[in-house]
Amino acid sequence: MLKVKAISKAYETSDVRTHAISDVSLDIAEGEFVAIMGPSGCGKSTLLNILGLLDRADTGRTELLGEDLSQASDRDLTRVRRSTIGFVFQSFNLVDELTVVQNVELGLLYRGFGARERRERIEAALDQVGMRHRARHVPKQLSGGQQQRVAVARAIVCAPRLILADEPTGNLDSANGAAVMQLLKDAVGRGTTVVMVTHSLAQADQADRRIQLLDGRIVSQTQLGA
Ligand SMILES: Nc1ncnc2c1ncn2[C@@H]1O[C@H](COP(=O)(O)OP(=O)(O)OP(=O)(O)O)[C@@H](O)[C@H]1O
Repeated sequence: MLKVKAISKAYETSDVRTHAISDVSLDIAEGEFVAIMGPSGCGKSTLLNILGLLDRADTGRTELLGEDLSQASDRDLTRVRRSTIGFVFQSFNLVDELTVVQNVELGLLYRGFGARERRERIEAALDQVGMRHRARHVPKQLSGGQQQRVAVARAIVCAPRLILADEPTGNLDSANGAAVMQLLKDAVGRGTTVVMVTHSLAQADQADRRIQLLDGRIVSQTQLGA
């Protein structure tokens, strides 16, 4: 469902050129759970941003659901991103001024759902992450684990075909990390494709495939599970 072929990306600053991603090719199947690992600075976030259409590769091809997006306009990328992809970040990225319900509602508003469908979907998503009892709270009234569960609700409320998670448990203790992992696995169980960056081998081993990056290149891939 998601393919990149020979993508590279470099960042230029005044005096240095950093090759963040070099000649990476990946083919991710619908419903697959993929974990990406690697040391700090090896290009994990850059790769995830390209997979999530938040950033463009300098060269190579990006395909999502059979559509070649390498030359797509920013407008088309935004359209495809909003209709297909949910994001979960290490630092939760909730809007401080909005309640739990309003945070989860944002993605639905972008996509033009009516009031009744929004309410039903929000209730279902908050039920799934066990946060309905905190619906009227704002993020600072929640623990980190609770905030990340709300962020997962925001990601799943539109029923995206693909979830991209950048170190989703990086700021959580092990119990909350395990809970967020379970929510991602639940999404995979419903047929959602999940690509997750993690520093935890124990978490990566819960995926279907573990990909190791080093200096912007894939150095190994391990097929896991049954
Ligand atoms: N906007 C930018 N401008 C210049 N260099 C950048 C930029 N973003 C990332 N880089 C560089 O590109 C390389 C890859 O960065 P990236 O954030 O993808 O790594 P990462 O594996 O996600 O790291 P970490 O685990 O520390 O988050 C690094 O050397 C980084 O310094």
